This record gives sequence, structure tokens and C-alpha cells, in this order.
Amino acid sequence: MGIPEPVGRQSDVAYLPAAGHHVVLGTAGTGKTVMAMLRALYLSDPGVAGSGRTLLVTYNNALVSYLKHFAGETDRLHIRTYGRFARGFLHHHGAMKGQAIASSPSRRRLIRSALRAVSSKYAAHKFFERDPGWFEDEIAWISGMGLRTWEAYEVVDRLGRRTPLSVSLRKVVWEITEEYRLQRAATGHAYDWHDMAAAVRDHQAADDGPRMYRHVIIDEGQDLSPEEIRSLAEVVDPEGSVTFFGDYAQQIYGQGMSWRACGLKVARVEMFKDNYRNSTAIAEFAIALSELPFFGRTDELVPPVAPRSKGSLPTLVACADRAQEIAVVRSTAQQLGQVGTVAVLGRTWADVDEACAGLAVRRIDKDQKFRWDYAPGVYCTTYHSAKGLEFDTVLMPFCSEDTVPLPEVVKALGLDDADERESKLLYVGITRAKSDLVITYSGTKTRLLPEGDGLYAEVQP
Ligand SMILES: Nc1ncnc2c1ncn2[C@@H]1O[C@H](COP(=O)(O)OP(=O)(O)OP(=O)(O)O)[C@@H](O)[C@H]1O
Repeated sequence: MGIPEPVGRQSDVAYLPAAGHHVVLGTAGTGKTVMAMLRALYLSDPGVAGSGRTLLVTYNNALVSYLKHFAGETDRLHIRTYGRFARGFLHHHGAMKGQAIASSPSRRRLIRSALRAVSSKYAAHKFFERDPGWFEDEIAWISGMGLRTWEAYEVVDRLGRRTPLSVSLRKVVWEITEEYRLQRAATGHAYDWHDMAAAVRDHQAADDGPRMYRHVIIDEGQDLSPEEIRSLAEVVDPEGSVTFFGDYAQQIYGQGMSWRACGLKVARVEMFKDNYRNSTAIAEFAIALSELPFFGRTDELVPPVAPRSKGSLPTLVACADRAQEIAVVRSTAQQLGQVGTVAVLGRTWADVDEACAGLAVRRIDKDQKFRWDYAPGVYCTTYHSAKGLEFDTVLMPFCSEDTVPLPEVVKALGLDDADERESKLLYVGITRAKSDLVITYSGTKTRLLPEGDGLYAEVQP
């Protein structure tokens, strides 16, 4: 399977000038990843005027493997996750001593410890009883925005959270952030995954040698933080370019930030609206979901144009219990996996493993080196790790009222924020399907899915 020929505005984007910054927004399936690849190949081609060493950054290792399958890496073209790029950059600058990056469990432990330390200085207050996940999320947001002082945090517009925080509580969050950073430094970790971008920027600012890359292309850019995007723009040669591809309908970490927050001077913003992936029936179901009140709005959403190929309606299977859902997943996956690619997508790895128990599956796990080859068969992964990928059939089990939104997320972030994030995850899952989509649930289905005549077929096993 090769890279498709660009059509219409796609060609404009793939072969934009090799200087200046460009932003390309488009809904699911409009060819952003394909154009990101073509642009990367173009800008790294020694025969092209202004070409040079190019970095194509994407979201996770599954996507890196997917991109490498089509584009391949050379000395002039690097395909990396942001984390791998930042580690390499900091290593090159001698700033990756020992266990420099706090792992996610260490970070969690340290934030909990910082929360306890700060709360002990105050009278008892229900704010400190919030789920620690809320504090983890807020500290990640602060790092992602590149807020380095209380003064900056005090006045910033807190996008991506529906319930505002008073200034006095913000001050407490800031104290917890500082305490966490102190405790982390004391354990020998200079960074966590969220604040490496600030370190990259600091080291780049102190280095007046040649920049590491002539061009950077960012795929799935909506889930990189502004600080990460700024850091990428700063490692680019002043004569070079940054091209940002993103879809704000698929922003799954709730940061509520747009490329505009990064301060990029952009020569041109392009919009992709034609969906080349999903059948009409699947696209209409996804569009209906994105129009529900839970979904949240940003100025950056591109209105999609439904594709032309019809296809069958998404199927919602009403099951008696989870065991019956698993049986439906198994028989459908076994049958359709013989002729095409089938993905079993779950909200958590525990759900994925439960749904796929005893089934011969290929696990798309970001920690294991998954190699993409497009062979027919059954694949399994989480909604998060499925981002950017596509399959002939997508099976989404456990979409019941009591499991979606995920109760842990509701506990950590409150119902409104949880609804918005979980809707976007469902949207990502649904839009991975090219021709067939099967959603199962037990009891009552989640209210985050759209209702409507002709949108889906409801069946019983
Ligand atoms: N010009 C084209 N002609 C034919 N097929 C195309 C064209 N452009 C893209 N496609 C196909 O459309 C599908 C979606 O493309 P791609 O994955 O690049 O979309 P995307 O915008 O990155 O989607 P998402 O954001 O949902 O991951 C792929 O199968 C791709 O090969």
C-alpha cells in the first residue's frame, strides 16, 4: 500500500514553500497524516531547494511505526515522538544525567506528597480532598503552558476546564507545583514528561550553534502543549519551516489550547474538510457525536464534509452483561479479521484485555515496539493509542452508562470536564473505522453517544 496522490488543497499543503510556518487544520480522515508524510519527504529531499534535515514529530510509538512503514527514516528524515526528540536533544546538550525523567508513577507519588506537605500548612479545607488526579492534571497544564511564575499563572485564562478556580485556590495550586518540583529535584529527577519542553527551550536559548533541524513537521499537533510546540519551533533553522497539522475535535487531554497560544508567526492556515477514510454512515455518526453539548467548542473546529461512499450504519449491540459483550466482540473479530483489519478499542488496557481474552490479537502498545504492516487480522489497543490509525472495522465494547465517562475521570475532574474529554475519546475511536463500526454495551448505553433515526442500527446478540 503506497502513499495516495494529493488532491486539491492537499497538494498545496504538501509542497508549500520550504520557509515560514504553516498550520493545517482538518477533521478526522482528511489526509493530515498522509500530507505530513509527503511534506516530510519533500522537505528532506536533497533535490529540493531549501531542503534539509527534517523532523516529523507525532504522538505515540504506534504512529511512529505507522509513519515509518510508509516514509522510512534516513539521515535527513527523523520520525520521532516528542518525548524521544526531547530526550535526544537534552542528551546532546549534556542535560540527561542519570534518571533525569521522573516516571509517571514517581510523578504521581511526588505530587501526592507535595499535596500533603502544602495542605498541612493550612486549616482543613475540602479543596485538599479533591482527587489527586485533578492536581496531576493541573500541574501538567501549567508545565504545558510554560508558566514559570505565580504571576503568569495568576492571570492566565484557564482554558480546557469548565469549572473556574478562585485566585486563592490557584495560589495553593502554585504552592503545590513548586513543592512538587522541589521534591522531584531532591530525588534526582530534573524533569517529568510534561516539563522537558521548557528545558529544551532553555538549552536552545543558550546555544548559538547551528540548529538541529531545518524543518519540523508536527502531526496530531492538537495534543502537543504550547511549550512543546514553541520548543520545536526554536530548534528549527531561521531559514527553515514548521508545519503544524491538527484536529481540535480530537484533543483528548483537555488542555483546551490552540496553536495560537504558541506565538508561532504563521504564514498560512489551511483547512481540510473532505473525509477520505470513513463511510458516510460512520462519518455522520461521528459528526452527530461532535454536535452534542458535552463535546465542547473551540474556534478551531473545522466543519467536516461527509464523504460519498455510503457503507452500513454503525451497529449498537444491546447486551445483557459484559460476558455477552465479550462474546460479540470475539465472534465479530474472528469473522471480519480474516478479510480485513479489525481493531478492538477500549477505554483502558484492563477493558481491552478483558474484551480480547483468548482472542489471537496484535497488541498496539506504546511501550512495546509495534510494527505496522497493514496485514488483515485483529488488533487491540486503547482509544488513546489508536489515535491517527485506521482499520476496516472498529469494535468498541463496554460503552455503558456506568463505565462511560470513566468513573475515575469523573472523580478526578468532575462531570462536565469528564464528559468533554470522554466524548472526544469516543470520537477518536469511532473515526478510526473505515467501513464497519460495532459498539456494545450492557444495560443502558452511555448518554455520550448520539441518538437519532437513521444514525445507527440497534440490535441484540
Ligand atoms: N488524496 C487522497 N486520495 C485517496 N485517499 C486519501 C487521500 N488522502 C488521504 N487519503 C486516505 O484517507 C485516509 C485518512 O488519511 P489520514 O490518516 O492522513 O487522515 P488524518 O486527517 O490524519 O486523520 P485522523 O486525524 O483522523 O487521524 C487514509 O486511508 C489515507 O490513505
